[in-house]
Amino acid sequence: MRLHRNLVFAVIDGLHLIFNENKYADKVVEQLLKRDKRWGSRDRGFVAETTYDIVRWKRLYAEIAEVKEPFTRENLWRIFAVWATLKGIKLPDWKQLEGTPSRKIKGRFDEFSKTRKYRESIPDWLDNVGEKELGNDVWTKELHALNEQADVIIRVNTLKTTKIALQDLLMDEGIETLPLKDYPDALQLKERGNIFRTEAFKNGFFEVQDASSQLVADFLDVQPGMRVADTCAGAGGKSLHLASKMDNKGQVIALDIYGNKLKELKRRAKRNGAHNIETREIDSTKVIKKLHDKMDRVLIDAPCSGLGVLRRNPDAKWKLQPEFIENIKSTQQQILNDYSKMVKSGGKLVYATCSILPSENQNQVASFLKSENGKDFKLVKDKKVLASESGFDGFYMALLEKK
Ligand SMILES: C[S@@+](CC[C@H](N)C(=O)[O-])C[C@H]1O[C@@H](n2cnc3c(N)ncnc32)[C@H](O)[C@@H]1O
Repeated sequence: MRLHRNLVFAVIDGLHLIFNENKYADKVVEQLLKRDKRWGSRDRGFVAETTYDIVRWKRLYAEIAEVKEPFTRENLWRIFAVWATLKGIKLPDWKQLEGTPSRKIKGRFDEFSKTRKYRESIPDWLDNVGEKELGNDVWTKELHALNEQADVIIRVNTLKTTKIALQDLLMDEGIETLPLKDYPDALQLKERGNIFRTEAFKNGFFEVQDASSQLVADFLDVQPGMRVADTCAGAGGKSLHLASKMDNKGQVIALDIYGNKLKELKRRAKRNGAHNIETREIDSTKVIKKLHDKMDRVLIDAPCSGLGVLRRNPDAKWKLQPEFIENIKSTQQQILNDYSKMVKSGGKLVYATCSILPSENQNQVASFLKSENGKDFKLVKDKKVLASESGFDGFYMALLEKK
């Protein structure tokens, strides 16, 4: 591989924004890719993947490069030189890369790779939390899997097309896909590409949604004609899936505390041809009270640490704080307590997170079941999805039934 100066400069600029200015990696990469219209898919791929790679391995590379935060530009170049050396890329004779100690870099890599927190690049406190909650063996495997690049998975919008028809359509646009056994609406892209530019996407024939996340709507066991509340709907990945499972019949009430996310949901619903979704911003407790004992199904796709989706959000490792995890656990318990009241007798509730920590998952459900409101519910089943076992995002989902 030959390094191109303007692409590497873009990566360095991006790393500065992510590491030193605390900007979100996905937003930074999105902006970087708009920098030069002449960049082809390979150039864009280089900028995006190199930036994500270096974010993912920040701790390891910084140790090898012997640099500390906040990183000067010179330090960012040293980190980049570590990345390129370990990838086996021949370094060009640019002044920023002069004197790169290739042999020393490889030696230090071998040395640091013996210790998990360096090898897998994770802050000490988070490494301790993971080991304490999952045990040494599971955490070691999981952490390794969460550092791999995620495949791109899409969900077929069955309101508008079928899996086979979509595969043909995408093939016509040069995109090859594979079906995934056990995930009825999922297709995996054989190669990464900008699928948002395809006509199939613009026409609402699919959404990008990880395979594990696609299990949640199935878990809720919805039927056409039901009244369903998606209480932490965000931009609606799961609301859209629910609407298509319900064949546009019945009602999906999509709730969130952020109105701007619900606006995006509405745009997506229109593109998807999902006509049975109504959005409601939770701006007072009345919004929830109005729905008490009214819903056949309630989904709580709770806010969480996001530790199950580190493959796609590697910067979360560096942005997460212990206090955030503690606070989010209280929010999860509060949400379970308040929103479960919407379920009518005989109705069902799914509590889901994209975390792999038992303290955000099965322990939360167990505490809820012991609480005053929780006494009306029984656990039907739950599913713990590990990235190391499934090959997809880490996830948790529990199905409860109201007596
Ligand atoms: C895991 S995300 C939801 C993802 C979304 N369901 C999807 O499939 O695309 C959690 C959502 O919960 C929302 N949230 C946070 N606190 C909340 C609360 N107290 N009540 C309702 N929603 C909340 C966040 O704004 C965020 O959109």
